[in-house]
Amino acid sequence: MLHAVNLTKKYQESLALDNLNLSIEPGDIYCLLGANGAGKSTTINLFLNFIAPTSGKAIINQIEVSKDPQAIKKLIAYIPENLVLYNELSGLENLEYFVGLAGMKYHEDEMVNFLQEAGLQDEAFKKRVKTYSKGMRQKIGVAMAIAKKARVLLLDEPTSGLDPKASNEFSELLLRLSQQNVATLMATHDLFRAKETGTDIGIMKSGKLVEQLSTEQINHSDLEKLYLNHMNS
Ligand SMILES: Nc1ncnc2c1ncn2[C@@H]1O[C@H](COP(=O)(O)OP(=O)(O)OP(=O)(O)O)[C@@H](O)[C@H]1O
Repeated sequence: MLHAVNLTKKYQESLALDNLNLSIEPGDIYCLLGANGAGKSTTINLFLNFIAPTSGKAIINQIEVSKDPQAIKKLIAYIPENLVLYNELSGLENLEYFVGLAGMKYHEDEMVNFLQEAGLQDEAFKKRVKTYSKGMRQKIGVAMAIAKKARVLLLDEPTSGLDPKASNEFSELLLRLSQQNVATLMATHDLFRAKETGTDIGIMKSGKLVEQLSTEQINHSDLEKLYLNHMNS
């Protein structure tokens, strides 16, 4: 569903992403780990077509993203670390607005269903988003993905700053979407969640993917050791 083929991004002197090759299939939750500046956001931004590759290809559903951005937009949902929402509007109104921007229209009861599926408490639907916690805001992002029927989820540190309960709820939502065959690529610093929720882990260092493994292959403490070995080498 998602393929990086020799994907490379250079900025003047610096190589932000160096010849990345990876494949993510429907139902996979692929977690990218790595220190600050390792190239995780660059990878996500290339799949989002926010930036253009210097060389190589980012491919989603067999379409090269830079060649047909409109087709790609329909397939993907993106949840960044801090979702941009209209604070004066309610969760329901934000969902209606952003789903409308994506060219879709639903009845209010359908949108209520999406918010419920995303785990937002009923009493919050009509409250202004400025009263929401970060976890509640992220659920609006998940509701958007559900409403869009996105087949690909691109997440850049979506659980950073969430408390463990909110982070756990977010993981459960990802697992549910994975069961519906959504392919997920997530940049994260949370090794614990990556092991718990991910199907696959890629460790990046200085723009290179230095390790790829299935989460079934490794326990928490060995993952931490492996990660630290790469960071210290
Ligand atoms: N617009 C830009 N201009 C110049 N260099 C950039 C630009 N964007 C990113 N870089 C560089 O590319 C490299 C990779 O950055 P990237 O943001 O992908 O890292 P990251 O793994 O997401 O880090 P973090 O965990 O801090 O989010 C870094 O060295 C960064 O300074």
